[in-house]
Amino acid sequence: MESMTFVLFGATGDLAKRKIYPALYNLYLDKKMPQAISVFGLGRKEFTDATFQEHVRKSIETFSRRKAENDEQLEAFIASFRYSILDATKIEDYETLLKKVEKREAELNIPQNRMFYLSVGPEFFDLIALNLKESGLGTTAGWKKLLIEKPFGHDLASARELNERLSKAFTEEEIYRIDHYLGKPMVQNLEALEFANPVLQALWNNKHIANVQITASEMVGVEERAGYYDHVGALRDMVQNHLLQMLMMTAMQTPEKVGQDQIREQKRKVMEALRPVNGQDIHENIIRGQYSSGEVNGQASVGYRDEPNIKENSSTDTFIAARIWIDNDLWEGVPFYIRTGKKMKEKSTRIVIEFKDTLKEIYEEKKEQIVPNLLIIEISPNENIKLLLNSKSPFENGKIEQVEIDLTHAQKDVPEAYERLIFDAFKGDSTFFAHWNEVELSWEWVQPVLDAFEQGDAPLHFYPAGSNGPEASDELLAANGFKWWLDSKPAAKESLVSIG
Ligand SMILES: NC(=O)C1=CN([C@@H]2O[C@H](COP(=O)(O)OP(=O)(O)OC[C@H]3O[C@@H](n4cnc5c(N)ncnc54)[C@H](OP(=O)(O)O)[C@@H]3O)[C@@H](O)[C@H]2O)C=CC1
Ligand SMILES: O=C1O[C@H](COP(=O)(O)O)[C@@H](O)[C@H](O)[C@H]1O
Repeated sequence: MESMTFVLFGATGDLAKRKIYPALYNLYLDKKMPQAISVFGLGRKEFTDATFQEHVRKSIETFSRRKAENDEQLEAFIASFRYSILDATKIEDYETLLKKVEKREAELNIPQNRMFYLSVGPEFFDLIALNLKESGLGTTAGWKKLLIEKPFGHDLASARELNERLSKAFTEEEIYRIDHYLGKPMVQNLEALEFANPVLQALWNNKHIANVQITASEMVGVEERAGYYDHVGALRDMVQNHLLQMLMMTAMQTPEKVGQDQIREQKRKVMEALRPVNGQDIHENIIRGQYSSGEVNGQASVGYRDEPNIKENSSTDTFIAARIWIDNDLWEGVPFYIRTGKKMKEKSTRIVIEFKDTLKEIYEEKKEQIVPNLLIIEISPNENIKLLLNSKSPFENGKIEQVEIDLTHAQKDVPEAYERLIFDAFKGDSTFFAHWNEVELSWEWVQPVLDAFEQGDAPLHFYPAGSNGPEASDELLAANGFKWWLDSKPAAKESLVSIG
C-alpha cells in the first residue's frame, strides 16, 4: 500500500473519537496501514500536537475493539499524528496546513498521496472541497481521495448541487461516499451469498421468493441529536441511504464478473427499476410513524414530542415502513418490505427472504403445519445466516416441524465497519461506497414521499416506545397475505413468531 498523508477534518468530533481513531489503530495492529503515514487532525479547538495525541490515545483506550500488546505499539502509532488548527471557512488556514503537510512529506520522504476525510457537518462538505483546491492542497504530484460522511444532501436538489460543487475539485473516482451499512460484514457478504452459491442463486428470483423484508430497528431514540434529527426524520436518516443500499445489495442481479464497476452497475439497475411512488401510491405503500410514550427494555420512555429540544407537535417521522416493487424480470410481483424505527422493541438489522410455499397443499390432508422456508440474514448486533426448512421429526409421530440450518462463520474479533471502509479507501476499492448514481437515484425515489410528508399528505401513525411500530405497518404486509418475521431467537420446534 502506498505511503500517504491522511488529513482528518473534524478531528475533535464525536465520530473521530468513537470510530475513526479506533479503526485506524486496529488497521495498524493488523498491518493494514501504508508503510509510512502522516496523519493531520484538524479543528478549531486549540490542541497542540501533544494534547491531540493524548486525545487520540484516550479514544483508542476507550473505544478500540483491540488493545495494544505493549505500550510501544500505541506510542509508535500515535507518533504519526499531528494537529493543525483550521477553521473550514478560512483559506489562510488551509495554506498553513499545506506548508505543514509538505514539510512532513519531505521529512518522511513520502509521495504527495493525500486522503482527505470530511468528518464534519454537511454544511462544510462543498466549502472544504473547494478550499482544498484553491489552497493547493488538492493539487498533488501523487493521488488524492475524498472520503465524505453522510448525509449527502437534504433532498434531491441539494444532493445534486453538492455533487456538482464537489465535482469541481474531485472526480467521481476520487470521491468515497461513506454509508457505514456498506461496511457491515454481513452486508458485504450479500454479494458472496448471492453469487458464490449456485444453490441460492437458482432460488434468487420471483419464481421462488414470495417477499423480502429488510428491517433496521433501534431501541435508542434521538438521544443528543434532536437539532439534527428533527429536521431530518427516519426517511432521510435511514431509508434514503442505509435501507435502499441494503435493498440494492439484495436485489442486484448476477454480473458477468464480480468487480467494483460490475457491482455498481447492478446496483444502479435495481434503482432504475424501482417503481416510483407518487400521489395515492404513497398512502398505499408508505407508513410513517412517530413514537409516543412507552417502555423500552423495562424502562419508561417519553414520547418523541417530549424529548428535549424537539419541537412541540413535531411531525417528524421516527418510523418508516414501505412496500417497494422492482419492475424487472427477476423481481416482478415480489414485494420488498423495508422498515426502520427508533425506540422499537429490539435492536436488529436483518434481511428475511420468505420463499413461496407452493408445496403446502400436498400436506393439507394430513393437517400438517407447513411454514414457509426462510433465509434470515442477521446483520447486527448479531451476525449470522439461518435457513429455516421443514423436516419430519424423529419423535412426535413424524410430525413436520421447522428446523434451522445455521450457516454462520465462527466469529472472532471481526473488523468493524469503519475499519473495512477506511482500508478499502486506502486500497482504492470503492465497491462498498455509494456511487453518485446510487445516491441520486435514491433521492429521486424518496423525493415525492418527502414532498407528500411536507405537504401533510401522509398520515402520521403513533406507536408506543418499545413496540414493533404502528399497526399500519403490519397491515401493509397483511394486505398481501404476509407478516413481518421475527427471528431473534428462532426455536426449531416451534413455528416462528411474527412481529405484531
Ligand atoms: N457521530 C456519529 O455517530 C456519526 C456521524 N456522522 C457524520 O459525521 C460527521 C461528523 O459528525 P460528528 O463527529 O458526530 O460531529 P461533531 O459535532 O461531534 O463534530 C464536528 C466536528 O466538526 C468540526 N468543526 C465544526 N465547525 C468547524 C469549522 N468551522 N471549521 C473546522 N472544523 C469545524 C468540529 O471541530 P471544532 O469544534 O474543533 O472546530 C468537530 O471536530 C457529520 O457529517 C455526521 O453526520 C455519520 C454517522 C455517524
Ligand atoms: O446513520 C445512522 O445510523 C444509526 C444506526 O446505525 P447502526 O450501525 O447502529 O445500525 C442511527 O442511529 C442514526 O440515526 C443514523 O444517522
